[in-house]
Amino acid sequence: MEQGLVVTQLDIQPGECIKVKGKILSDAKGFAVNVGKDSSTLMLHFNPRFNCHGDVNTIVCNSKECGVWGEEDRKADFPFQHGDKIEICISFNETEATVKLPDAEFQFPNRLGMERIEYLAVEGDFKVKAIKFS
Ligand SMILES: CCCO[C@@H]1O[C@H](CO)[C@@H](O[C@@H]2O[C@H](CO)[C@H](O)[C@H](OCc3cn(Cc4ccccc4)nn3)[C@H]2O)[C@H](O)[C@H]1NC(C)=O
Repeated sequence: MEQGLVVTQLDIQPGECIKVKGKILSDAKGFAVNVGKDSSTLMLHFNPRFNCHGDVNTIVCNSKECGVWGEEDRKADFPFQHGDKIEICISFNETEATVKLPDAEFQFPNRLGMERIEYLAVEGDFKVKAIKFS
C-alpha cells in the first residue's frame, strides 16, 4: 500500500490549528488523520470508515500509547461522501482535541495529556492537496 503523507518535527502548540485539505477518493473504504508525538504515540487517530474493519459510514477515534491502542470512540455523525473535497482542521488543548469540518465538529479527550503535536500522518483513501499550520 502507498505510504500517505507524514510530517515530523512539528511543534504545534495548544490553540494552534493543523489544516489538511484534500479529496476523499470516489471508492474510498476509509482514511485516517493521525496527530501526536510519533506513529506509536498518538493523541488522536481520526478514522472515517466508509466500509472497513466491519464499520460502515462510521468515524472511529482512538489514541495510541507506546504502540498500544486505547478505547475506541465511535461518533454518531458521518459528514463525508465519496469524492468530497474537504478541509479538516485539528486543534487541541490540555483536555481535548477538536476536529472541525465544514458541517461538523468532533471532540476527543487528550488522554495522554500531550502538550504539543510533533507528528502528522494522513493515511488511506484521501488525496492530500495542501496542509497549513496556523
Ligand atoms: C470486535 C473485536 C475486534 O475489534 C476490532 O479490532 C480491530 C483491530 O484492532 C479494530 O481496527 C483497528 O482500529 C484501530 C483504531 O482503534 C485502527 O483504526 C486500526 O488501523 C490502523 C491502521 C491504519 N492504517 C492505514 C489506513 C488507514 C485508513 C484506511 C486505510 C489504511 N492501517 N492500519 C484498525 O485495524 C476495529 O476497529 C475493532 N472493531 C470494533 C467494533 O471494536
